[in-house]
Amino acid sequence: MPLARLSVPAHLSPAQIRVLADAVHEGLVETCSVPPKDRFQLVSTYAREMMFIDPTFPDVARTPDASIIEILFLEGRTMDQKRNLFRWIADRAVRTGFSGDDIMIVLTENAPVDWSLGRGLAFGDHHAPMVSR
Ligand SMILES: O=C(O)C/C=C/C(=O)C(=O)O
Repeated sequence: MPLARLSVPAHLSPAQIRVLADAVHEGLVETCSVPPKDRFQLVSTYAREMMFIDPTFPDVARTPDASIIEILFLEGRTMDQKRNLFRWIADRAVRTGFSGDDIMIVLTENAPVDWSLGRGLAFGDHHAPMVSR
């Protein structure tokens, strides 16, 4: 946790996928106080014809590299932290060759009680609220 899912077109190279995944994790660490070792990411690659992504909505110009990043994390981040996270990931992706228009990010929040990291134990039973960080 957080759990990040990256849905990317299959033509991206492993190196391109790695820099995107690194950008997502570093962004969470830098802007949202996620512990550095707390990295859980799943990458799915899709054939181009399986990605139904509008090329221009709402006012962007997506290329075939367009990727979608979904992040599930704990509730409690501020609006500014979320804005900073979007900016961090997009800026880092652009510096490594992506177009900022190709980086779509969706955040979903849940509560500590919604996570079990193993052993059948609820993470929420021993977690301090994010708002205090
Ligand atoms: O507080 C921890 O040790 C783990 C933090 C998790 C998150 O920041 C998150 O999932 O959003």
